[in-house]
Amino acid sequence: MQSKPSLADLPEQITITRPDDWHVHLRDEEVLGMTVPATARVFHRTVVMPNLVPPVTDAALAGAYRQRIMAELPEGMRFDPKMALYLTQSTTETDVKEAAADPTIIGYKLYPAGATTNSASGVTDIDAMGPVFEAMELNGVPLLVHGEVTTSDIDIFDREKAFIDRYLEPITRKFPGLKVVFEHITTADAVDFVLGAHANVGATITPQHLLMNRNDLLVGGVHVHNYCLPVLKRRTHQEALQRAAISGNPKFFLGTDSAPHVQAKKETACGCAGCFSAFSAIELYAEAFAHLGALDKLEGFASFFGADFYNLPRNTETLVLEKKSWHAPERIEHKGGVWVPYWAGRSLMYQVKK
Ligand SMILES: NC(=O)N[C@@H](CC(=O)O)C(=O)O
Ligand SMILES: [Zn+2]
Ligand SMILES: [Zn+2]
Repeated sequence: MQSKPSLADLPEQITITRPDDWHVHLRDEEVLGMTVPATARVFHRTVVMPNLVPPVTDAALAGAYRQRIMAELPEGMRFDPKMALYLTQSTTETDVKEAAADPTIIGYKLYPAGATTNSASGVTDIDAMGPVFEAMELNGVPLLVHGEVTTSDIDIFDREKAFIDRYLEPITRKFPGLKVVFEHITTADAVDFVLGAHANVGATITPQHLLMNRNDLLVGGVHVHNYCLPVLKRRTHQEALQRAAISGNPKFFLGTDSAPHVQAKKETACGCAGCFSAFSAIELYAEAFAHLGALDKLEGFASFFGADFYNLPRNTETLVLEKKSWHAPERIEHKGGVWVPYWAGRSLMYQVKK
């Protein structure tokens, strides 16, 4: 990031409309007792990702999962998880209609098979999904996309760009009425694509892709807790994402992609992809926006543009961030499990006022 702005020049506190997180992994079972309070402490609505094992493929599974989530909500918190369904090669037009009729379901998530964590049941032949995309377009069901190709001939740093050219551009052109969220974008190519696409195309941006580039992953050793997919890219891409996030363009909005993996699955020979940011998520965005001198742009990005994109009402509660330096947690323990969060132990300038 740029050199630190002088702390004295930053506002003592900022008040924003309560934000929403349009991309989060809450996982399942006992872990929900940790992830649900962590996310609900700040965010009102969330898009809950469906990459469980087995995946959340239909409305009935999503309804049961949502109940397990709500059972872990602490007293007095208002939280409204919106469920994403896992698109598979065998998703049908009937499934789409059923999803459209359920107000707790926000859309279908497309994982190219093999692209990321728990994507083995994902789509193997995207070109054959035309009738399903058409049904989604007709029924007003958004398509959320992990946009990376998976073939071994494409370098991992080029996989997002290749996905745009091979799949995303044709899909958005063939189905102009289909709302498409290009999730966790990581490249200038993705920013340019979203800017050039029609108004039904939006994108989420994570805190790690705003705060870091691939040097933070690889210089001086492999920094496993900064490893996520799509992988961090070079600095010029990070800067393009920063410009998009602070531009005030409503196509770009907040999606943390908070994705916990226990410490033993990160700190190992083949560590899992995912940055667990829920315990400091809005504070990490505030850090990024503050460094860019754009705290006044945080509210639109965090609290308005996602709701507008999904045609949901804007929140009415507020959240206050105080300039009060603190350190993100070093580790989280819950029911015998240990997690090392993203940004662990590092300082942050803003804190949510209790
Ligand atoms: N982003 C990640 O690196 N990991 C996510 C999956 C995903 O969002 O691709 C996870 O579920 O762990
Ligand atoms: Zn993903
Ligand atoms: Zn994700």
